[in-house]
Amino acid sequence: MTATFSTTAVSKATVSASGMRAGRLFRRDTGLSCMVAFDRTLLAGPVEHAIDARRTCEAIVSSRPDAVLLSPGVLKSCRDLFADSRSPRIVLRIDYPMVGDFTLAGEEHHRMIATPAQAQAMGADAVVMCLISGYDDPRREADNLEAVAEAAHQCEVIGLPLIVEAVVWGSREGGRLDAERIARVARIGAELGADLIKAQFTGSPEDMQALAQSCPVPVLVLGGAAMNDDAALARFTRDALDNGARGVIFGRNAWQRESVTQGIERLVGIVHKYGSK
Ligand SMILES: O=C[C@H](O)COP(=O)(O)O
Repeated sequence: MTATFSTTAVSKATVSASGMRAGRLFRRDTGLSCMVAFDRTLLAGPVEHAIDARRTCEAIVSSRPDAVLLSPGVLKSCRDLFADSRSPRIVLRIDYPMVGDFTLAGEEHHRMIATPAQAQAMGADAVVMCLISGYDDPRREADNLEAVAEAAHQCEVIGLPLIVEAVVWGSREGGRLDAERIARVARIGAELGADLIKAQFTGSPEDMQALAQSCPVPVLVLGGAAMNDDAALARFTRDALDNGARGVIFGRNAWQRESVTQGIERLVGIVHKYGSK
């Protein structure tokens, strides 16, 4: 149910199948993971630097991150790029957290777009689902929570890791990145059965420490809108890793740039060089 690949949490003999597979998302020598989220076009349609999804995906894969988050359609059209032994692991988004305009935070109607078993059959090594805190209508939050719980049960049955993207986002959160609210929804995601959490980072070292300490499974930090500032991105990444994050899962900050390969190779270097220190 939880991240049983942690050597301190359970005996190695009792590691679950999902825990074993979750462990494969991390590099053995650094214990960290540098993932690229390339599912933005599922959520927002064609966006700059991702008009030709295959071309961008090719550049991402050739930069050798540890895993790539994809939509079912992009996976279907790019599967061959993941077919050698050095390929990144595949993480599949199996939900669609909003309907209509991407900017309608709090108005979403959460929907599943694949089951964990379907994702596994498509080649996924792990799946991602959102758990959004702050829907305007609490019934939507309840539906979202129920879907995550159901996916966690199904993942447990087939031994597939579940990454919960636990975010404070809805209108009831008032657009604030409140550290306690972030830690709350991350903890709920873990309690529902996530193997890993994809979470927001406020930028404060203390907030990151509190989040990592209160979340019983590894936390990966998400990136959000492109900063267009490599030095700031490097600082953000190091501040997260220095204070308990076990990796990053960046989308636009990884690939929405002139040279996708250069940007991601740099990011992989930052994450794993840090881990080797
Ligand atoms: O959550 C959405 C996607 O994974 C996109 O990632 P991003 O916000 O880092 O661009």
